[in-house]
Amino acid sequence: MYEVKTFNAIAQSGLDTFTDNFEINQTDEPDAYLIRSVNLLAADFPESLKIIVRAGAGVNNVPLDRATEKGIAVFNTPGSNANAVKELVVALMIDTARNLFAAHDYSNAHTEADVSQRTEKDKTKFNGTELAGKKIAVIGLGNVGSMVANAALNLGMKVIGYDPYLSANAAWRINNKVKRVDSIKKAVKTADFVTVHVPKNENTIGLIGTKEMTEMKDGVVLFNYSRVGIVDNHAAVKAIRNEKISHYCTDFGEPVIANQPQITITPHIGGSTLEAETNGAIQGANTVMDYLENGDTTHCVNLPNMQVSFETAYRITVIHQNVPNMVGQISTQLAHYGINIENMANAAKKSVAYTIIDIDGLNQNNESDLITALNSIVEVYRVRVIKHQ
Ligand SMILES: NC(=O)C1=CN([C@@H]2O[C@H](COP(=O)(O)OP(=O)(O)OC[C@H]3O[C@@H](n4cnc5c(N)ncnc54)[C@H](O)[C@@H]3O)[C@@H](O)[C@H]2O)C=CC1
Ligand SMILES: O=C(O)CCC(=O)C(=O)O
Repeated sequence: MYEVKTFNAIAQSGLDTFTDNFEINQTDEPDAYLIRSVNLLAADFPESLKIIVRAGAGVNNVPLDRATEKGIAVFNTPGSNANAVKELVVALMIDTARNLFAAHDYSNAHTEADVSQRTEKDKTKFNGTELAGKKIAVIGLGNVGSMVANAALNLGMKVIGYDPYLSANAAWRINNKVKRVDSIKKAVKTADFVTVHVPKNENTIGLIGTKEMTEMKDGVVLFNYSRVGIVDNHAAVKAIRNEKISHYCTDFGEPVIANQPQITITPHIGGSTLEAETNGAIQGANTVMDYLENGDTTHCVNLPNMQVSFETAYRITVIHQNVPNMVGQISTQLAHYGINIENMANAAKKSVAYTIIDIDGLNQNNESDLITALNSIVEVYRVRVIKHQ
């Protein structure tokens, strides 16, 4: 039996996906965390914890290096909420172009009789523009950005994309009418709308600051549906005062941007749809099960991604440093315990590596000694023995 601890609201359909081999929120010694936005950066992790799955995209709330050193695999559920974010960005583009928020406030601020009388006179205050023919710059063309780019094309917009790290898979998803450029400056300089869809990390904090805003067209509408800090909010407030930015929409509130008519703050609801929460929870539950029962690391963000068919009686998985002679040291220990290797796979990602060893026989009396011996190799972070279900 494996134990799963959940944080935040995880859709019931995801919890229902777990088989009888998994218990939810029953102990203080969980094998898995299934989370959304909970901040784990300063959290202590129990020794029992082997996997953290973020139902969603961003993993900036998880201390990846510390998790790796504790032998904890961290995953996300890529794409599970991308359509939800896309639809919100499209909705807000239309809202800003057609002054919908101001129009709604106007109607609510008057009595019904008043509104009927004044409507025809006052409506010119809310004249808008259309999206067709306008230009949008999409910074980051992954799951969300590619969907925003394609949707904008379908609305008749011109789309410029910037993503220097675009994966080949992601590139296939992008309509070939999206014009790709090699700098933020080229992307934003003639755009009416600029939207940012990148992960938050040391390279993307302040990605859109005073310099980038200066390069934008006067009157641009800016979106940050990625994370707080990727757009510099202080710079955005100044750019609004200077009439560089006409409207700024973001999913992440901060005191500096509170209560300003040209700023729309949504309370981190980009991924908050029934469909997205269901997708993320189901994908997350399957990820927990695949890792705990098979050692599968597809979509793992801190370990190399490996998917090896599990056909033997046992599988040993080892998370370790990516240094010479690790496979040699591991094989030596297995030989010492008389274990014959049926299949072995090893891959590395930067400084960490993952080794999967499939074996047919394991003397149960030796199992804990073997784990202790493998764990005593100083470069090893975590050893697991998985019995084929
Ligand atoms: N507001 C919300 O509720 C949500 C927010 N997000 C945020 O949006 C981010 C993106 O989500 P996805 O598209 O699903 O992730 P993704 O991983 O599919 O795509 C991110 C893209 O950003 C690109 N990128 C990385 N650094 C870049 C840089 N310096 N300049 C330009 N491109 C860069 C990558 O190459 C990748 O193609 C997430 O990391 C998360 O922080 C995602 C979903 C919901
Ligand atoms: O769980 C949520 O609603 C947040 C979604 C999000 O920010 C993400 O997937 O990165």
